[in-house]
Amino acid sequence: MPELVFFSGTMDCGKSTLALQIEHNRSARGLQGLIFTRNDRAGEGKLSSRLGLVTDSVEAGEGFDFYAHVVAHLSAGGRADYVICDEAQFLAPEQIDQLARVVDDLELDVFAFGITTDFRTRLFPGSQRLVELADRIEVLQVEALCWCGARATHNARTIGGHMVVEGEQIVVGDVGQPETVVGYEVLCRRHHRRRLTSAAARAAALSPDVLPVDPDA
Ligand SMILES: Nc1ncnc2c1ncn2[C@@H]1O[C@H](COP(=O)(O)OP(=O)(O)O)[C@@H](O)[C@H]1O
Ligand SMILES: Cc1cn([C@H]2C[C@H](O)[C@@H](COP(=O)(O)O)O2)c(=O)[nH]c1=O
Repeated sequence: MPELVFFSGTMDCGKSTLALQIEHNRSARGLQGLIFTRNDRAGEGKLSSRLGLVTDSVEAGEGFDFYAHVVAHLSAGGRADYVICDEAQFLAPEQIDQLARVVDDLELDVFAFGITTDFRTRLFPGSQRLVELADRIEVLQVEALCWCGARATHNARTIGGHMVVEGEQIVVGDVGQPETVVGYEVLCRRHHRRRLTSAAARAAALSPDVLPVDPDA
């Protein structure tokens, strides 16, 4: 039975790598997939992972109709055994409905990958619709970690190194780049709530206010 599967997690937890592995394993067995992304950091029409792997993909921009695209591809004599879609959080809810229709009416497996919540801890519309429609939701096994060692469950946005909780929902960017204007860092919920990024925690640890007081000094 074909399925709509949502592989979800924080940034930097290995979603794109898994997408590329699924593609590799299936194409190695002679199957042919259709690969889609939107706003990948590597640029338009690319699906890339931080491990350095990258493959070509179809850019599914605003207004792109997944169902019509797959039908047109098949009608033109093309083959499609499965569909992969990365950065699915950026899709509109109706595009997720189209992916569900690809599963139900065209009987193809659809593997969608994306972050669940934005930097404000709110669901992306595309992720919300995937949670509503997916046959299965898979949380990735390699857990991303907060600076404190706990499992990272949330995404923080930094501007000039400082965590922010207001702004545009979509700003393409990366983790591990605190010096850039807009960066991201994955945190556990406790530290996201306290707005405590690794840099803020380091600064607090160095601050004289929190150093233990020596009564004899
Ligand atoms: N230099 C490295 N050596 C080993 N693993 C790495 C390295 N850099 C990144 N990774 C792995 O890649 C993961 C990020 O993969 P990626 O597919 O780009 O994530 P996502 O798509 O979820 O943002 C990291 O969580 C880490 O496990
Ligand atoms: C939290 C958050 C992230 N984004 C962007 C930043 C990246 O370009 C992608 C996530 O990519 P990844 O492969 O999962 O690392 O999403 C955003 O636009 N808004 C946000 O709130």
